[in-house]
Formats: sequence, structure tokens, C-alpha cells
Amino acid sequence: MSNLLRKPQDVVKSEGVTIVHDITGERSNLEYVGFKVVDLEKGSLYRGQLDNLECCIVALTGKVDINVEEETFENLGTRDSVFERKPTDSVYVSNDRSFQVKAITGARVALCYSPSQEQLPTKLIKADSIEAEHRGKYNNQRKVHNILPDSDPSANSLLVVEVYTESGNWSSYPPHKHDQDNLPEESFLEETYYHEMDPQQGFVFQRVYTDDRSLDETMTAGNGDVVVVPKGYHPVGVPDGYTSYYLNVMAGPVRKWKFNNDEDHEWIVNRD
Ligand SMILES: O=C(O)C[C@@H](O)[C@H](O)C(=O)CO
Repeated sequence: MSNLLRKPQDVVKSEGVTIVHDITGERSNLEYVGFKVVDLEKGSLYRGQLDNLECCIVALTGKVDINVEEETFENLGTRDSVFERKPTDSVYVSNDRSFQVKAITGARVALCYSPSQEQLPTKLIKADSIEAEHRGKYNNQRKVHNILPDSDPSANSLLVVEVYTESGNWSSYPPHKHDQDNLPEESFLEETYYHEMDPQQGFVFQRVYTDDRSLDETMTAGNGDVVVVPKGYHPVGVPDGYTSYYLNVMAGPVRKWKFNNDEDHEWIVNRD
């Protein structure tokens, strides 16, 4: 299996707490992005200590209370399934802080990490502050929730976004890349994709490739899989009959999302 495609690990950490994915440190092969998915049974507690990392906690499904040292944010989370297609609540936590996530109902949270030195305020990102953005046309349509975009200065490195792609459509398309630390032309951002499908037996195809094709892998991602994108173009194709959801985490040396499309496919965006 590709090293870029990560299947759910489902490691029980403590009573009621299951680590579905842990793509951090040596497990990630990435320098700037770390990612975890944690399942919590009702009443269970996950504790995190951030040293030189910042973290965006996304309440993917279910209801949680999140405590960050002296602050507590109660009753976060807006949906039982990501396919309710509505934004959810998140909390940004800066480096050198500790946090706790307590499950009020059964819940799944995403923990999105990046290295960070300069401490910033903790920030509650409420669902109702996120406007759905519609992108693309024809079979290239998708709906985007910008959770932590580069226009929001709340984080040092992290960018977080969730994307819905309906049946038979393509997203992260035409293929684009952001793997050169060469602003203003392009930024270097590593990226992870956490995928879900509706219905769950669905799948998507994701290709990760560079111009010189020294990296060129096409993967079949299933419900709950993560695809790691260290560099290169990374389009996603969704088969007929299935809806795709993914959560992207991006980070790099400069917190700017400046991408370039694959020139061969640039015409896709220029259609009338
Ligand atoms: O617009 C999309 O299709 C989503 C992508 O931009 C996705 O968030 C990504 O690839 C970011 O680099």
C-alpha cells in the first residue's frame, strides 16, 4: 500500500478513547503538518499537551466540551454526520498549552497540528462564523467551509478547510500544487486529506504527482482514510452515486495558500 494512503488504526488509548489516526512525528513523514482523529464515547476525556505545536480542534461529529487551561467552551459541535453539510465548531489552541476534550455525546474530533513558537490567544471558531463557499462549475463543483483560512490571522502556521464534492464531480481540480517556497509566485504547504464518503462504502480516487513524475501515485481512498500530500498536485475524483467530504490541514514556512494549477489542465478553469 502507498505510504501516502493511511488506513484507520483504531488504537484504544484509554477507556472510551480511540485514536483513529495518528499522523504526527515520525509517523507523518511531514515537517509542518500533524494530524489525529480521535473517537470519544459519551463521557470520555482526551487530554493533550502542546509543546512546540499549535492545534486546531475540529468537532467533526457529536458534542464536546473543550477546556484550554483557564477557558472552557461548552456544547461544541453541530452535527451527527459530516454529511449534514453544515459548518461545525472548532477551537484554536496555541503552543505550550494543555487542553481537554470531553464528550457530551459520542463524538469524533480532528486534531490538526503544526509547529509553532509564538504564543497566540486561544480562539473559539463558531460554526455560525463560517460561510459556505461555492467553487467551480460543470463537474468541478464543490462546497468549502474555511475553518482557518490565511485571511484569518489567528494561527501561526495552520490552515484548515473542509470540502464537499457531490457525486460525479472533481475537486482540488484542476490539479494544483503548492510545493515551492517562492512567494509571491507559490507557497510551500504540506497537506493532509481526511476522507469520508456518503454512503460509507463509497470511495474516491486521489492522484498525487509532481511535474517530473518522480512522484506519481493514484490512490483509492475509502471512508475514514487519510491521504498525505508532501508535495505535488493532488486532485480528487468522486464516482457517481457518492458524495465526498474531506478535511484539509495545510502548513508550511509561510502561512499563505498560493497555489499553481497544472498548466496542462489550466483550461478547465477558463471555460465559459
Ligand atoms: O477548492 C477545492 O477543490 C479544495 C482544495 O483547494 C483543497 O482545499 C486543497 O487542495 C488545498 O490546497
